[in-house]
Amino acid sequence: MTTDWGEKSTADLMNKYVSKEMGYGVPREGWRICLAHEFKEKRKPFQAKDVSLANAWGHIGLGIRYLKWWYKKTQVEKKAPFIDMFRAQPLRQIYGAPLGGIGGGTITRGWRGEFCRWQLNPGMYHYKTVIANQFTVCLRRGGQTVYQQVLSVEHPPTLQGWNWGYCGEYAFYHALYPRAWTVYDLPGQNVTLTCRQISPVIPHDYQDSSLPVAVFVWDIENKNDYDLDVSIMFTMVNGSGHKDDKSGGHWNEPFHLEKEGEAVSGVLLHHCTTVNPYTLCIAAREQPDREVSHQTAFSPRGTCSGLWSDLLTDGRLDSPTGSSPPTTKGEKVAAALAVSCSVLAQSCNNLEFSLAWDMPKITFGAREREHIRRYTRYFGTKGDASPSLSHYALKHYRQWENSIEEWQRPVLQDSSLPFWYKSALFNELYYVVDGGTVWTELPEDADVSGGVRSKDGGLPAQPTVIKEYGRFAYLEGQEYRMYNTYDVHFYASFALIMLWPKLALSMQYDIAGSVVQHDHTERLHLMSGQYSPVKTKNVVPHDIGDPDDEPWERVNAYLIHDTADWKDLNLKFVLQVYRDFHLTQDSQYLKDMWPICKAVMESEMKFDLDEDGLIENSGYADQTYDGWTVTGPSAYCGGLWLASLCVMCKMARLLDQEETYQCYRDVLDRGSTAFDKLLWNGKYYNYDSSGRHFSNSVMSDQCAGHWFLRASGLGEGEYQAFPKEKIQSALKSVFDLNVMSFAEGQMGAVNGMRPEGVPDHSSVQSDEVWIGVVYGLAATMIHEGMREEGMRTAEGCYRSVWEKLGMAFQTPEAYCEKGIFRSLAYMRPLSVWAMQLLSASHDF
Ligand SMILES: CC(C)CCC[C@@H](C)[C@H]1CC[C@H]2[C@@H]3CC=C4C[C@@H](O[C@@H]5O[C@H](CO)[C@@H](O)[C@H](O)[C@H]5O)CC[C@]4(C)[C@H]3CC[C@]12C
Repeated sequence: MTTDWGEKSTADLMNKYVSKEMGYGVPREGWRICLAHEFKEKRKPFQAKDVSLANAWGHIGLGIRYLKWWYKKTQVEKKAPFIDMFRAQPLRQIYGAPLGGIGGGTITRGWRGEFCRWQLNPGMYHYKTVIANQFTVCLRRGGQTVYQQVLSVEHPPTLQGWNWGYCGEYAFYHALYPRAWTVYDLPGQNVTLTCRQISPVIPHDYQDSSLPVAVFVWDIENKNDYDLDVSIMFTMVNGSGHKDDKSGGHWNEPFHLEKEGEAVSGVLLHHCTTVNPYTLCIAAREQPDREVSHQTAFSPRGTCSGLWSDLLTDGRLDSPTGSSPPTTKGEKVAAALAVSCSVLAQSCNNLEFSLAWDMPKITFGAREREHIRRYTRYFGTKGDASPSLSHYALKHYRQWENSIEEWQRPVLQDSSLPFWYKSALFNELYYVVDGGTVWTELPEDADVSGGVRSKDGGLPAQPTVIKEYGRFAYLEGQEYRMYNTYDVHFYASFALIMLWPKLALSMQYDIAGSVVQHDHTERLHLMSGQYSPVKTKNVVPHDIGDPDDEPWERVNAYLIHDTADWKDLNLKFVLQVYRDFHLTQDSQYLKDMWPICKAVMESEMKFDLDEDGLIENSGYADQTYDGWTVTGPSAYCGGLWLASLCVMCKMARLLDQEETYQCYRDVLDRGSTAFDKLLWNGKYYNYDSSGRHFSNSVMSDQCAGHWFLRASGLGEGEYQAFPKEKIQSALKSVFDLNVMSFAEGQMGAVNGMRPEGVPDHSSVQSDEVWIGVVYGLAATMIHEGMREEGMRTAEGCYRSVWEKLGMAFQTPEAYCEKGIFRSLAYMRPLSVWAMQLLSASHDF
């Protein structure tokens, strides 16, 4: 089916839309869905029962150890496990673009307008639709209210004094992150409302992008032959739907702030919890021909008819002065703000609202340290910034939109790029903000290097980039609660290095600092059942900690495997260092990272037991595919190793270290020969060289090393690690088998495929599709001149996630061909930006 805006859609997200209205200023490109749409396919999260008998056998030990650990964590320590395998989030096919800038907390709205996913406590998600948080429209003609409607398709059991059940067939949602539009044709009214939601997420901007605010602009089109008075009312509960909302002591107060020729007024909702208190703020821009009115406090329980009739009577609210009393235990409080304007016959007008939340100081679960959020640099740490934040947002949002448009324009205007790709590229970016993201100031007394100097000196205690641009962390996944999981960030890092390079470098300094540190505390690793140290010196950590503990202080929240023995982490650090240098040309960064690169390469060298120049995997899942065993030299880790040697040669040359160059060159030459001999089978690189039945599986990610070389401007001449024709043949095999012979070529690339064209079911991860891996693979294909194949590969994932499975704004780590998915709202799919990096040098 071809839609009105020219896109070929496979899922007919708009086929229930009955109106002809296309809204005000809604772009053509993005993800569009009618509010009446229902996704047919309902998938379930991966659970232990989905493990085949053969795979269960190999995981019994892990299963028992995990169960014991889980019991202690949840029942004794009363904490949330970093991965809760017994309470995976069910699929709610409701999410839309989140509100807010980077690292100040997020409030996600659903595509039907609900306020439904909350991350105000750093890194901790709370999935709850707060039904009283709504926009309501009131139309008045000649002094009489003719129409008043909550702009929600819901029919909740509470608040029955409100007019619910707006007909979803007259509205659609359109997301082009960081903006989103909802177009409501008001049935029988000849009025169209377009709500534009804007968050300050602006590439290369390190100030406004940190602000915990969003703006809602309501464009009102009156197609009648008579004038109308239109009011929009914004209602908000003091809280997030959490049980804390009833803990007592919360209170609201109206405010008015006038400065620099601009005035805003609204209501502050002080949420006075002992841990991480905050203030929510609903506000509107004052203008001579707009009337702003409010209701400081109402109870969002019962029928709530009082508030409804208050607006119905005259299109405005009572506007009492003074604060509300603090709530008593068990009581909830909400506030309302209404803005009205006249809209002349056959003309348009607009109304502007903002939502801000101010939680300047945060503590993580362990509460050992207080952290200061980045935006406090501009708005202070006192917790009184909501009025100024709202004022700033309402004054600057047009500038934000200009910057966003300027940045998105070249992609949107490129007619050679398909629509789905434009949507994928911008909408997947939600995760930079909604990945439990925190962006904090580096404390004065912090020593990133842990007081440990590497052999060559090097790492500063307070690296300039962290001092100036702050500390950044995002979760591996909303459900996999570990910050900066490094083997996964390897894929996702393209978005950061291309759009906020200072944050990418800041994070690298943090990782470098933790490389040189150790934690000798012995702990049980659940897969092996062995005790070993939490952090070994001179290896890259798996992650920098759990937000329910004390991230940065205690790294490696992941305890499934001892990752000191993982083969990919160190290599991924080296590869990112050089890729980042190539893209930023920051030579101080290169100099600072060089000793760390050498240290981790030295650690890695120990994995070449037979000294043939090629590392070997250890016969367990010792890399990012942490449920897929690898034995001996392998395509994935061997390829990353050769690519790392290649960039070490390049960096040694740049830093005039000839002896070091020669040393890496020698290993690279020997390693390449071994790689070829042990893994090349004439068509592709075998999964591993164990010689077991599944060792000749076709791995979709077998060219990951080459991908990074290309992204770093290498991969040819002196800095070539893989023969071009072999890479091309391998990619062709992956396309033919993992993509086209899987799910009729419609779901991306399965991680592992047997040469005869059946998915490799030998492990719990080989028959999964990892969306982030697929986008990286597509980037590699495009760079190797296989544009059609690359686009087709990536399109399968985009359409599955966004159009078929109802997983918008929660792209998971993985799905299988049928029935299940794993780990919603995951970091890795940000790798879609790699397609954009490589396409820049291509006619694409
Ligand atoms: C005896 C029972 C019937 C069988 C029970 C089997 C289960 C205990 C295991 C079967 C599958 C396992 C899970 C597979 C994947 C996991 C992901 C992992 O974390 C992150 O995964 C990323 C890959 O997706 C990786 O790149 C990151 O570095 C990791 O941080 C955590 C473990 C697990 C959930 C794993 C746990 C045990 C099973 C459910």
